[in-house]
Amino acid sequence: MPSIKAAIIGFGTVGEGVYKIVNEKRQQLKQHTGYSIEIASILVRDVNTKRAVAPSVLVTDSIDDILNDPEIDIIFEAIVDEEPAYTYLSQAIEKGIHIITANKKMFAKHGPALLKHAEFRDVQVGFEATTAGGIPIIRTIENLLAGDRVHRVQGILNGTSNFILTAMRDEGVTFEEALHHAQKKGFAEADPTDDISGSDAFYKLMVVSSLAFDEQPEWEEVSVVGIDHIQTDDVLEASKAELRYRHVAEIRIDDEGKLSGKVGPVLLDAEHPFYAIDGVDNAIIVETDYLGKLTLIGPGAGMYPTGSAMVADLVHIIRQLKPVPVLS
Ligand SMILES: NC(=O)C1=CN([C@@H]2O[C@H](COP(=O)(O)OP(=O)(O)OC[C@H]3O[C@@H](n4cnc5c(N)ncnc54)[C@H](OP(=O)(O)O)[C@@H]3O)[C@@H](O)[C@H]2O)C=CC1
Ligand SMILES: N[C@@H](CC=O)C(=O)O
Repeated sequence: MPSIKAAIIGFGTVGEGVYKIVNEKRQQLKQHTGYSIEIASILVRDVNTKRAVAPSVLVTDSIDDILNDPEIDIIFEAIVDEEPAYTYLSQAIEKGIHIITANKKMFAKHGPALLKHAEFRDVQVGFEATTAGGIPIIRTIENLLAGDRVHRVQGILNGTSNFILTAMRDEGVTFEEALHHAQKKGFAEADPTDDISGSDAFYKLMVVSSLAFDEQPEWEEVSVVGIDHIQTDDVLEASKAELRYRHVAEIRIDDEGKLSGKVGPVLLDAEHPFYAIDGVDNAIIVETDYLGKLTLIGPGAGMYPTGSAMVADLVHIIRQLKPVPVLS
């Protein structure tokens, strides 16, 4: 049976999720792809930390160990920040290695360049996990664009913010307590500033914008507000009035082709589809010319939902590698 050798860059919440799913679902992946998948190496910052990986897996702090291994076919990238992620992935593409990333901060800015580079080098790029955790929003929009036109996307795109707002309302905990809980569960980033300031949802919105509209608005023109000023009393007060705070990101294109976006907390009543979205769940409404409104709901962060989105990308990429029978 043919095999695929993969490396994981980053072994935190997401990288470990990918490793576990690939190992737990080894047989199923074989059956579905026709390939045996092996995680050959893992890149981390600190090689002395004890990791639950098989002894055959190389755990290294040198990207060269991965990029110079001619047998690596695919890299899963799950580190933080733009750099060195962008440089590592550019180098991987240059070497003909397929890439799968969860790093929205990097991909919002450098995704278009990586995709162009990958097309030129004839390699595949998976970025489902950059946006809305386990919800297959990227593949859904890609599929819709084949015969339709997207004109608006609205979503709860940050799991940590939704988790905090829900915990303040349901449990009466403070903002800080709720954030601490989200960090312990692996939903929040190691530095949660982007989560609570709205930047994380903004990066995801820009990934969606590039995909749905083939461009992004000027970043400075998008108003970005977080939930860091909202206190438990505000949430409870709203709840008494049968309203709920939701952190919503929105991008739309007008009839002249002008894009506009905004990110921030809003108060919604029970009529709104986002009213009932609680905890770490995300929800996205995609509006198109022919389909109308499509709403997707699911876990927006965490080890297994995000890992599953990356493994779905892996399966998709492997299927692209298979020769397609030519019909005469
Ligand atoms: N957590 C989630 O639910 C989601 C996260 N994401 C994105 O996925 C990425 C990873 O997130 P997450 O797993 O939560 O992050 P973590 O902070 O849990 O883990 C980060 C991992 O990356 C390694 N790392 C960081 N910088 C470097 C570097 N320069 N070189 C080598 N290794 C490095 C760390 O190594 P070490 O262990 O040695 O410190 C660690 O293993 C981020 O871009 C995040 O935005 C996307 C969707 C959901
Ligand atoms: N910190 C992010 C993780 C997923 O992208 C979030 O809370 O949504």
